[in-house]
Amino acid sequence: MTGSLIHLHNVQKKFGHTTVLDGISLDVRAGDVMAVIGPSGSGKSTLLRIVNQLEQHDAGLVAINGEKIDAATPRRQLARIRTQVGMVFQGFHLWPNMSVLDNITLAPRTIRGLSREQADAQAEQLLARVGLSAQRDRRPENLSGGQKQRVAIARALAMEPLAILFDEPTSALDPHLSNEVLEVMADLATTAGVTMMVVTHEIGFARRIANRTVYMQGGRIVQDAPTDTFFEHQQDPDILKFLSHT
Ligand SMILES: Nc1ncnc2c1ncn2[C@@H]1O[C@H](COP(=O)(O)OP(=O)(O)OP(=O)(O)O)[C@@H](O)[C@H]1O
Repeated sequence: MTGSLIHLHNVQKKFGHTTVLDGISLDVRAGDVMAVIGPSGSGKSTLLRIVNQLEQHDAGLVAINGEKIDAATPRRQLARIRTQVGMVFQGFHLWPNMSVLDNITLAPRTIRGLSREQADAQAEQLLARVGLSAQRDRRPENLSGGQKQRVAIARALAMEPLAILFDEPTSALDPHLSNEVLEVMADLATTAGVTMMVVTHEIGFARRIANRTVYMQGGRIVQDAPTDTFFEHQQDPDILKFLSHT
């Protein structure tokens, strides 16, 4: 669809005989912050992984900024498209033997072709943005979980992606550290206009930051609505029950 950074149409995915995504269609436009919520096992992580092709879909259409991607997409083209969609994982996935600064500058230097000076200057700005300037020379093992996740966010931003996918970014963190990460994400969404798809169990975050909320159940999108409508005028009994338990 015109104007969509992320466009999915009737996407299907099975693992063995189990259908995990059953006809998913959605569009994410520039500036959207889409929260994806729903019960455990409803297919939320699989959906994100298909958007940047960590998993391949069996049928349907996935397009990033108008470029269709699937199992037949040549590796170089896929690698290029992937750089346009950053990913932040629950488990951080930082390089353990590199400093914070090098974690952030590696891909910009090797993939975007930035010089060391350019990449360092950009990383310094990003570290300031996520509140970690003082940690630039530390190794990940010497950081708290919240700090690690903020480095992972800075690393994703350093590729200047069109959108960032967050897969339960605070699930591994205690509430205090979760809040540090959620505040950084809120800042990016509201002041920097970063386009995001966020799989989350943090209903408060969805309610406060997302402009759209998608509810998944059994591999389907049951509802895709403006966040205000979703929370203020919700009538679906299953969704109301889910919200009352979170
Ligand atoms: N690589 C895989 N191989 C086989 N089954 C898988 C694989 N990945 C996910 N599944 C199954 O697909 C279903 C959807 O999983 P997924 O992780 O996408 O759900 P989710 O909504 O993100 O759940 P949660 O909130 O618990 O993380 C589950 O039944 C899961 O067991």
